Amino acid sequence: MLRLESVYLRLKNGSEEVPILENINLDLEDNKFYALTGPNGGGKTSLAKVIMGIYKNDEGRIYLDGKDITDFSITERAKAGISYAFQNPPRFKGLKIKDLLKISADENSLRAILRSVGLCPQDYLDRECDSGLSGGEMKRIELASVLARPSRLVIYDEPEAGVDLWSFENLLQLIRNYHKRGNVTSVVITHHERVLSLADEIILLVDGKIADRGSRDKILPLIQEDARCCWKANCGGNNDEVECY
Ligand SMILES: Nc1ncnc2c1ncn2[C@@H]1O[C@H](COP(=O)(O)OP(=O)(O)OP(=O)(O)O)[C@@H](O)[C@H]1O
Repeated sequence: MLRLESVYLRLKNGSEEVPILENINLDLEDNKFYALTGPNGGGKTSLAKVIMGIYKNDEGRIYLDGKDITDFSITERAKAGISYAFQNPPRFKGLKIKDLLKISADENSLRAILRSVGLCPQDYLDRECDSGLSGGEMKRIELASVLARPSRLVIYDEPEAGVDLWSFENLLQLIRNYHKRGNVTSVVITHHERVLSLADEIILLVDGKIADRGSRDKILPLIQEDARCCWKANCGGNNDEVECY
């Protein structure tokens, strides 16, 4: 359903352009549940932003259901059925939660949507989406707005970030239920073993490149090995410190 062909992304770091994604070739199938994982700074969020159109890839093409969407804007991609739940959802001072939700949901369903993410409607509908909300509350509200609309492809960027374990299990169930409704491909960017264990397939992104993909049994040992290697590099190759970790 989604195909990336030879995608490259470079971003400015000061006056210098640095490679962030290199030669990404990726096929995602209909109705599959993917986990996208890898070390910090590996490029997962950047890849999600390229797919959503927030970052424009420098080279390569992107296809959705066979249609070339490389030059589509964010809005056009959203209309085509791509949704992205941010790692750190943006805040909108002056925008009430009910007005944010109305962008994707019917007015009559707002209360049920908020309840589904564990928030009491009367406490939240009239609050603003500003810094007064905790990180976990904002993640839930964003998830609510994503799950309220039909999508062909949803990318959830670290849904576990800032959410307590009890709530995370419930949010994960919501993500699974939305997936099970069918006709949607789900990609969860995660470092969480619980999500990795639920995925049909794990994609491993390291240093801006797809290092591997496959089943949990194939990929988990690679992640553990990779974590050791990264730590070794950061410690200047001191094996004693690797053991401490
Ligand atoms: N706007 C930007 N300008 C310059 N560099 C950026 C920008 N956004 C991301 N980067 C760099 O791109 C690299 C990949 O970042 P990205 O956030 O995609 O990684 P990630 O795999 O999602 O990391 P994490 O697991 O920590 O969330 C990092 O080195 C980061 O510093």
